[in-house]
Parts: sequence; structure tokens; C-alpha cells
Amino acid sequence: MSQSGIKVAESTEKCEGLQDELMAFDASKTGVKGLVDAGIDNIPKIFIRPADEVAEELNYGHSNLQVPFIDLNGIEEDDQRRKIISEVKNASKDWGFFQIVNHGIPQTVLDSMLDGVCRFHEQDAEEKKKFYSREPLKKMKYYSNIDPFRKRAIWRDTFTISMMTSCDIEPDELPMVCRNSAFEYINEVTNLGKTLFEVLSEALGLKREYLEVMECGKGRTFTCHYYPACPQPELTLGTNKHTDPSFLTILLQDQIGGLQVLRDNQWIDVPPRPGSFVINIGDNLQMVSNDEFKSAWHRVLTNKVGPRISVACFLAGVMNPAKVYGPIKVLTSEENPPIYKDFTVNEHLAKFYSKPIGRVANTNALPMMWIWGSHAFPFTKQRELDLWRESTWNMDLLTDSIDPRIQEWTRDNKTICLYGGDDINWIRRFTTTVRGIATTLHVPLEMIYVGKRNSKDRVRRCHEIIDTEKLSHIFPLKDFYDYIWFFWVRLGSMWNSKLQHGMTVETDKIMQEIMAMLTYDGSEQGWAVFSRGLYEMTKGKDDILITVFDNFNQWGHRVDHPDKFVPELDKEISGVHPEHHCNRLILPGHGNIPERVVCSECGRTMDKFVMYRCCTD
Ligand SMILES: O=C(O)CCC(=O)C(=O)O
Ligand SMILES: [Fe+2]
Repeated sequence: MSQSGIKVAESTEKCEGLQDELMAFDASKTGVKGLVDAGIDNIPKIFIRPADEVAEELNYGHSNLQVPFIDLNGIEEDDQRRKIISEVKNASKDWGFFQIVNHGIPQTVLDSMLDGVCRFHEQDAEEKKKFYSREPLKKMKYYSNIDPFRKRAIWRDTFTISMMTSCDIEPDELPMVCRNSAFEYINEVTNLGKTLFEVLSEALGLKREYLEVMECGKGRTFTCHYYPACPQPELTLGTNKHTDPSFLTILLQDQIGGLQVLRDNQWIDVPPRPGSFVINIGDNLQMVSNDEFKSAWHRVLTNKVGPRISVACFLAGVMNPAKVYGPIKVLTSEENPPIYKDFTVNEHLAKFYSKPIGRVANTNALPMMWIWGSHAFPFTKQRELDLWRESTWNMDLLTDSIDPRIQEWTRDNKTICLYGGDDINWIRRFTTTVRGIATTLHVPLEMIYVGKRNSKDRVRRCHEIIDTEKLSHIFPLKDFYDYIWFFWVRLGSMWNSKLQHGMTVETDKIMQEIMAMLTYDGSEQGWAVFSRGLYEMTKGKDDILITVFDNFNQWGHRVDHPDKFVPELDKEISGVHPEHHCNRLILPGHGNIPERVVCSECGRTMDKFVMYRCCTD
């Protein structure tokens, strides 16, 4: 593993000409299952692995060694627990992989989960297509794993239940075909995760609750794979070898087989064993344990028989609000200094998705996905530059698919107001005034609150009040913080992406706008952005907006058509010159920090300070 904690699998084959085919396959939304149902005998080119990758795979040997098999029976009895802890410790150090039985989850729960996943993938294609998506905020999505960051399609379809940023899921959020089985499975495996983290903590010589207190078990994703039988498995081989970007992975596999772990350059089968789970240490646990535990390479071979079904539960740690993890202090010493830098779950995921499987690696693959969604394909530096060239600063770029209502309002050419801050008195005054003016001027206005980063409790209270007093639209109350997080993470990604391409606030208009948004968020004040459809935009802060709207009588008469509202407002806002302003741009300390930044409003070089903060409110 490199210092950044990323393991890299390289291949040199180029794959020009496949992109269109990959895109068409993705657009069909029927996945590999769709191809098999259509009765193909020869697998499409997009699945055929290049010669050098095949050669590389053939370089490894195969061994009949046995993956450690650990019986958890009696885990609460002292003697037995000591034995289990010692077995888990050895397996985690030497292998990073082990299988467990007698974990306490009834066989019926495991069987129903596998059945439910099978039903999901084998349901009517039209029904399944409704879930086809890669949107980060979607809790439930299905996609065929043309892993969008790589260049070859993988012979499998996947359905994920994501609790990366929020903790809970309600049964009615799960698809009908597997609702009860999935809900029960999620709860059982979550508890098993707690038990395993306790054992792993003790295996590291730490207090039983250590890893749980570090919240390693948060940020869960249940990834439900379906590997159809393949007519030519020798041409596609299987999934790329990889390590998991999690703390821990709890995997349930059916009886087909195909999973292998790499040890001393030899592939070793991880055989299906009824009633067992496969447990593997992820990259994050390797890093916080300072290499005491290993995150092992593994892969799944494609098979002539199938379908093979597996469910991987990734326990990835806290993503929102970003939590910084690093080698656990008591596990390091002068003789054993920290091998890894501090990291956030997001940063590590971004690195994971930018591993160069093809020749061209782009460390920005995940941020690109966040900014442009699937348009970012094939995630190269060149594509990133082209996308920036094509982008203009408008509501679409600012909000993308965060909330479908915003897209609808944009299409309907409505005037949209996005506003933020966490001062409820300002919010009350601002929303009431602006709505009153819009009514007077017959401007079709939709206002939506986008809150403030790092102010979860105050923003929650604002949300509740805005909702009760019907001041404006809000993001869905239950998951509001996920939406707010994503809104700001996207803006942060845009900033970093521009910075990496050498663009600066002085020369780049979009960067000025992004910076203005980030400085609004860094201030204690309220702010708002107005746009008419995809056309004009204007924005302003707290006191400037209040001044402009208080003076409405002096300029309102010029708005003789709803389309003139935003341009006239813009003129007014630009005419107000506050006597004093001080902008603050707050960037995360572990990201890309530019040497020099100029204020997007006055052009002066900004002073740089270092801030440490212990909490998010
Ligand atoms: O399907 C499997 O057995 C393993 C899948 C896997 O490695 C993964 O999803 O990361
Ligand atoms: Fe994996």
C-alpha cells in the first residue's frame, strides 16, 4: 500500500472505441441479466479483458491453502472469547480475510436475503429500470457494474442499499420484492458488525468498545450482487482485483463460489460454507491499525453456472459531517511511527475510485461523478477539462440533480431563490419580504433553503421552523443534512477540480462564483442566489439583500415582466457598496490548500489562518 493508503492495480491496454458501446449498454438499463435473457452466445466486446490483463492474471499461482475459519460459539464466555480474539487477530494480521460461523444470525434470515436479492434482479425489467441510477443521494439504486470509473464492463449487476450518510432506513424505502427480508438482514448484520468491532478492538489490544466509539461501524452500504451465468467466462475472467475502501466488509455468498483472496501471490478460493459469512479487513482498518491488520486483494471469477448472488455490507465510517481518521495513537510509537496520513472517508473513497485500472488515471473521478454525474464518463483529465469548457455558471451546474424539484422549476422558467445561513430571524424576514414582492410583481418564484455546512443542529431547527411556518421549500426533513452535505461537497469538489487544472479566482469566472458561495457559507450571515430558469443569476448577502428589498419601491416599477425581476435585482445589488466587508473562505485542512487566494469581491489577497475546531455546531 502506498502512503496514501491506496493499492493500485495497473493495466496498460487502451480501449478506444469501446466507450460508445459501454454507454449504450448503460443506457439500456437492463444490465448483464438483460443480455443473458436475450440469449447471447458470445459476450460483447466491452466485457472482454485485454490481453495484458489476462497475462497478468495468469502470472499468479493458485494454492489450496484454507482461509481461516472461526467459530464464534461461546463468544461471551471468557476462555472461548480469548481463543476467538486470538484467532481473529492472527487472521486479520496474516490474511485480512476469514470466515465465521455461529454468529447468531438465523439461517432463515440469510436464505431470505439471498432470495430477496435474486427476486430483485429477476423481476420485470421495466420495474427494475426505475431504480437504475448512480446518484449519490439515492438510498436505493441498481446499476450494471460497468464500473463507471473503469473501462471494462464487469459481468455482474448490482443493487445497493446505501446508508453512507444517514443512519437509518425505513422498510417502506426498500423495494417491495425484498422489503421484509432486507430490513431484517440489515438490522442483524448491523449488530454483527458491532460484535466484530468489539473483537477486533480487543485483538488490537484496545478497549472492547474502541472501534465502535471511533464510529467505524457507521456509513453502511449493502451491495447486492447478481453474477449471471456466463457463456465465455475465460474471456472476461471476473471482477478486477481490489481491496475494499471500508473498515470492515461482511459478505454473504450463495453456494456457487468464485470469490478468491490473494496471499503471497497465490489466489486462494474462499469456498461457500453454508451458514457462514466472509469477513474482510478494509483499507480504513489497515490504516487506523497502522498496518497491524491487512486489507487483502480479492476478486470474483466469472462462472459458466449461475446466477451467483452475494451481499457485501461495507462498514465505511462516518462520512457526514466529515470525520478525520488516522493511525490510532496507542498503536504507534517511536519504533513504530504512523505509516499513514490522516484521512476522511470521502477522501479515501475518491482515491479508491481513481485507481488507474486503465493507463490514464484521474484522481478526480469521484468528484467528477458528483459534479457531472454519468456525463463525466470516461473520467479522464481531458474529459474534466472539456466539461469545464462546456460549463457555464447556472442553476444546473450549481444544483445538478440534487433535488428534482429544482430541475422542474428551471425547465418551467421559474424564478428560483436558493438561500442559506442559520439565523432564523433573518430567514423569516427575508423569505416573507421576498415572497410578498414576488406576489406584487406576479413573478413565479420558488424559494428553497440550502442551510449551512457544519451547523447541523441550528440548521435542523431552521428547517423545522421553515416547514411549520411554511416560509419556503426545504429539502426532505428526514434526510435534510444529506442534501445539504451533498450541495456543499459538490461545490468543494468544483473548487478542487478547478484548482487542480491551474485555474484561479483571478482568471476564472466560475471559480469566482464558487468562491463567493463558499465564502457566504463561511460567514455568519444569510445569503441568497436568484436565477431565472437557466438564464440570469444574481446573488447577495444579508444586509445588501435587505437594503435592496427595503428599497423595492424605487426599482419595482421597472419589473414590468416577470423575466425582468432577476436582471433588475442584479442591477440593484451591484449598486449597493457596503462600507466594509470581510470575506472568509473556509477549506478543509486536509485537502488541497492553495498558496494564494484573492477575494472574489475586492480582489485583495486574503490572509491565511489555521483554525482547529472540535465540533460541527
Ligand atoms: O461478490 C463477492 O463475493 C465479493 C464482492 C466484492 O468483493 C465487493 O463487492 O467488493
Ligand atoms: Fe470487495
